[in-house]
Amino acid sequence: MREIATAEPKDQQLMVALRIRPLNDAEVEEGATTIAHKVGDQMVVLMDPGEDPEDTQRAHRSREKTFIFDTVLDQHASQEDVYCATTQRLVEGVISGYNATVFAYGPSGAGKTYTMLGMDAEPGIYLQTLTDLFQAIEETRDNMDYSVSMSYLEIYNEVIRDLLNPSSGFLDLREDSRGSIQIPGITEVSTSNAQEIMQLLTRGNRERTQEPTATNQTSSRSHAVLQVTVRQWGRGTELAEAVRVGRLFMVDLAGSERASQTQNQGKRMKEGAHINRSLLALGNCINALSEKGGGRAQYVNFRDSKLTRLLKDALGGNSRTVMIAHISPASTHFEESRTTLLYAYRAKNIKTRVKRNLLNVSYHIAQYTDVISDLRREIEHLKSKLEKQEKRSEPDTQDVQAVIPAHDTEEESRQQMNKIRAQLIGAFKEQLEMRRSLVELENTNIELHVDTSRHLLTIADWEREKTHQAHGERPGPEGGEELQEADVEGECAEPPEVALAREEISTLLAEQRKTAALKVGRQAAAPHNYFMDGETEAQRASSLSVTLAENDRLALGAVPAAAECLQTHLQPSKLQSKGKRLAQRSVAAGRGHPFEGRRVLLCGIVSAVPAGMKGHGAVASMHVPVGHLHVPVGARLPTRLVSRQAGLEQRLANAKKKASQMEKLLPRQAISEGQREVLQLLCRAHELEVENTELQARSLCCKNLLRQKDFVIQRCRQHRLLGEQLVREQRQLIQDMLHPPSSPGTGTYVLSRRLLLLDFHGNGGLVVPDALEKRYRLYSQERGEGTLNRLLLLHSLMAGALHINVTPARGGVRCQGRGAGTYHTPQRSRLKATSGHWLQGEDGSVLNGSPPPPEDSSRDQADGRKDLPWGAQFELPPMLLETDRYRAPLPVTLVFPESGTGGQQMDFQATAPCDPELLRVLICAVGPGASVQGAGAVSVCLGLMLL
Ligand SMILES: Nc1ncnc2c1ncn2[C@@H]1O[C@H](COP(=O)(O)OP(=O)(O)OP(=O)(O)O)[C@@H](O)[C@H]1O
Repeated sequence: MREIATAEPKDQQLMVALRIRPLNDAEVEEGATTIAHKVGDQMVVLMDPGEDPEDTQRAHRSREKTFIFDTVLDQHASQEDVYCATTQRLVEGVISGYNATVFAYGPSGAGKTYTMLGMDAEPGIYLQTLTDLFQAIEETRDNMDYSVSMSYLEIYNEVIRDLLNPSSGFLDLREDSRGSIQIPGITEVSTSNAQEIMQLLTRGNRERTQEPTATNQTSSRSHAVLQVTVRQWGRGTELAEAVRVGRLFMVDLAGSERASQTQNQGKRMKEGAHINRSLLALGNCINALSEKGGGRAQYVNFRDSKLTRLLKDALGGNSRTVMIAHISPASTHFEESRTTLLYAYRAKNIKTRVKRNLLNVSYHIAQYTDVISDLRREIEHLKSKLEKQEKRSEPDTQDVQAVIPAHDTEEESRQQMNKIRAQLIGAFKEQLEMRRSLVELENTNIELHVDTSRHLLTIADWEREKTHQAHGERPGPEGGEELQEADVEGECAEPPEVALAREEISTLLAEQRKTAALKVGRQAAAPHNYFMDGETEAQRASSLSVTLAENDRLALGAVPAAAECLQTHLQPSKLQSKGKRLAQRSVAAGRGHPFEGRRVLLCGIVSAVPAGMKGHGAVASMHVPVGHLHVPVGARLPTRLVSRQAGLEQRLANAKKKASQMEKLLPRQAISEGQREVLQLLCRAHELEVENTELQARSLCCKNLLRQKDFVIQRCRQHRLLGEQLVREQRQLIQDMLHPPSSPGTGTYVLSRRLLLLDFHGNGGLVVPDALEKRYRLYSQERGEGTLNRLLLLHSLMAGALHINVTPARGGVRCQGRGAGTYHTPQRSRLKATSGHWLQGEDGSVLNGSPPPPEDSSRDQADGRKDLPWGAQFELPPMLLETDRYRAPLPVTLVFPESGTGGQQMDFQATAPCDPELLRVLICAVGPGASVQGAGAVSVCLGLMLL
């Protein structure tokens, strides 16, 4: 339908209300005090429970905060008060053809569902709004006609479900040509009064995913969205008149939560991760939109989650929007309340642009006329068909004898048909269920990869922002994504999204730790790992001590579990008590070390006394690798899920086999040709449905891949910006150093690969500004930790899942198919991929992980250089000509101090700019200890910096 607008769009400020619920019994029991106080109609003061009022010295560090909102409602506010202060004003607009949204936000158990749905005796916003809406409709019924329809959905684990028809499976979100979001296939029910809608809502709510958690016995684990559409047109109108379409969204969000606080595990934890992710995306959109409102251009990424895509209009488009933030007043919930208030406070800056939705009624009526004539034709056709069938089935009284046996056969055949049909449908259903579970599992895995990328990005962003803040600098225009918490807080506190990202990463690592322990356990169960070849049973039993060794960067978090496995395994081999103690001691030593996410080699030192030498003190001992442990960042599919996946795949294959056998047997069944055809069509329909699921899965994968790509690009951009800034500042430093130009070449510059180092003697030394030093450290740290490489690898791994067939290769990667080969990062370190789950950098760090595949000596190191899969080129950039000042050749001496290069000297002439090829050679050849000396040294360093 064509939309026409009669009025100019108007800017509207998003209204933010705060509701503080009463303290509940559990909070009173645990001795919580009230720390959130309403002051006047618009202000709330949140006291810091950890603060000591006597401690005057720390008064300036108080975290007590005051916030102002459009309205603040405390425990004394009734449901009606809340409705009148927030949503009532939206009703009139909806009837006049404007969109409106009201959404409840806040931590788990803070009272969102209570506000939106309420109780029978104290109905919430849903019922009060609908009652008012229908009343307003009634009041204008004399002149106007209305139609009201509703839909009700939930977003659970990033999947949309129709709460009015839950069996319809997962629904998709689509954007139409006008950019508005549609959900094809969702049930839209026409209603005529509020009570009817409430009945439907109650029915829908029973389908909503609700589970008890540590913080709320009836916690809603999904975001619920009720959409009411009101169409209104004048009675007996001229054809040219317009229809007004107002849409009202009422959203009850799932509660934001901290994994550590809720003590959720397994399914709850996964739900929590999804909930947090979509709320984080919402928070990011709120941040970006509030910046926009404040005049700074910001990109708003609505595509990050289904929730933000659905709320796109409500937040940044055509909608009058009310956000009701919820908090508990309890001192025990200080952190969540603080975070919620900060978000809500930011949301106040958001502006939307509302315009009335009008449909051209002539088109509207023409369309319905078409539909009506189509329906009429269909009815005629069905009627004639029915008549024909009735004629055929009239009993022929003269031929009763013949009809009865025929009837019997028909009945039997019908029963037979029903039986086969039921069997087939059962088999198909089973297949589909398994396929869906598999898709969900794969999706979970990919989403976890995406999560990791995003968290790394958020943390890196913050680290960079911190260096700016620490030096009182404002980020440049290129660093526009900086967070503004300091504006609100007046301090350089870590913003909630960073804390959340850290928490998620640590949850992720905790899960990996468990997975890793399991893997070690499995490997340790192979007894031959522990003994020397050729040992006899007697030798094994005679003397055996085991200790655990680990390399420097060991993921020590996993050692205790590994040692336990070792001990358990060695028990039957009469492990000496001394050995046990040793193992226990090394386990204890391992505790508390940081979990690094590296490849770990666990060794057992096996000492055995050969039988013949017993008593002569000769002891043979050797290091035996006990197991490899890979604890990667980014691969989080726990072992149990991997085995579940394998199980599901096996069951799916069996179910497919069963269904195809049934299909083959069809021609032999005692059923009619027509029935056979129907069954074959049923099989075909099923095949198509499975194909459809596969396609959906693939499209989901592609979407996730795109999201991942966005993160990778952002991260690379971020890293590049930091590098550029460093180069700028270093160049400035050198230029300052070169003026006056009376002292060129008097110093020695130690080269550390591509960046300039700081050892400059003569002329009183070079003072490197603190900020530059810190930024350089951050830059090197990012390179050293390989976070960027990890992101690139995660992405290539995901791309690999779609396009590349990756096979194991000796000592590194060998990829086949599209994008195969050895990848090169900007730092020119080669990245290698082995099996589908294991990638290793040249430094030996494992970036992703299952255990390494067995080494295959028939394959050599991968060679052919390829670009990264998405086509990014990481060639060194061309040399930039900065200055012509040193056009005259200047002598340069390159000194290699390492013994490997014989302490050699290499003399050459440097011109400005230096020969790029020469510099490339330098970069590759010069180790950290090498130095460049002579009058041309500055020019060389400058050239290196410019690279
Ligand atoms: N203003 C209020 N007055 C009285 N009781 C309230 C109020 N707000 C919430 N409650 C009670 O607190 C409990 C938790 O509320 P509710 O389920 O609405 O929280 P929620 O924010 O929706 O939580 P979740 O996000 O976990 O679903 C419920 O038992 C509810 O009845």
